[in-house]
Amino acid sequence: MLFQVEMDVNVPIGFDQDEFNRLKTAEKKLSQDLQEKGVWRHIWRVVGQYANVSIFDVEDNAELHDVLMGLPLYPFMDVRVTALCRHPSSIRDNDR
Ligand SMILES: O=C(O)CC1=CCC(=O)O1
Repeated sequence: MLFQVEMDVNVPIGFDQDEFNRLKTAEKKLSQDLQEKGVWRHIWRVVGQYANVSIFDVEDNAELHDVLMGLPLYPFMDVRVTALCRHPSSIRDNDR
């Protein structure tokens, strides 16, 4: 199942910078592991914002929920999820 996930990151003023950098490093590692596995299909930066638009490919809603809850930066995120399905005009076989 494919989902578009929009993530806005909001760092509280005064939050410890070293701790935040540690969380960002962990987030990058997990994101890249999930990209290698094909779970996190795409990630784009939203220009001018500390935000991304991503595409996830997971078995079901519960898997997406667990992935998002497990993100190191999740406590700092506003997350919006949109379910996607194959467009009848798509030429990509792996869009489903
Ligand atoms: O910087 C972001 O948009 C948050 C994030 C998601 C994966 C990652 O490495 O950073």
